[in-house]
Amino acid sequence: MDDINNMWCFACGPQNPIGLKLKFREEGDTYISTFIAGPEHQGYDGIMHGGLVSTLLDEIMARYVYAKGLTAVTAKLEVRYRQPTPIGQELRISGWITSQRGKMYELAGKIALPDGTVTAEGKAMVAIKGDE
Ligand SMILES: CCCCCCCC(=O)SCCNC(=O)CCNC(=O)[C@H](O)C(C)(C)COP(=O)(O)OP(=O)(O)OC[C@H]1O[C@@H](n2cnc3c(N)ncnc32)[C@H](O)[C@@H]1OP(=O)(O)O
Repeated sequence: MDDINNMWCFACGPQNPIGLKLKFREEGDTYISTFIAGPEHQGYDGIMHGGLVSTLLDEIMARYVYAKGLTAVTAKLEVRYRQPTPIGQELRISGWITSQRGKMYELAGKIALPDGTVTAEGKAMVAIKGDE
């Protein structure tokens, strides 16, 4: 899982022409990204497709562990869709580590609208591959 191949990650790869091209920053112990969904990302009219909402949450959580220099894969993902996630508004995606035991990290994440409304929440178990 080297960085050259990861340039094609659907969520974060800058070379993937149909990818989401997410960028990230750390604020304290929280990993942050933003995204504005377009019509190509919708399911029902005006509403982001739920599978892509879960992709945002999956990415923010798993990639936070990856960003620490570890080869991280999502072992389990749970999403609570609280409200429809609209297209055309800036989404703030955040993730943070809630616990770690051995090779397994547990994280939580959420997606919020500019007014602070949380549209989706996630929980993930992220496993470290190999001997890292
Ligand atoms: C560029 C950066 C991009 C980063 C973002 C990418 C995010 C992703 O989408 S990653 C892709 C999706 N995920 C995957 O493909 C992962 C596929 N699965 C795997 O590789 C493996 O199953 C893996 C690594 C998670 C676990 O395998 P392995 O280390 O052999 O552990 P395994 O023997 O199955 O389990 C050991 C113990 O860990 C725990 N465990 C493992 N998986 C889980 C799980 N899903 N839920 C709960 N517990 C688990 C259990 O305690 C388990 O013991 P038991 O089987 O007795 O219950």
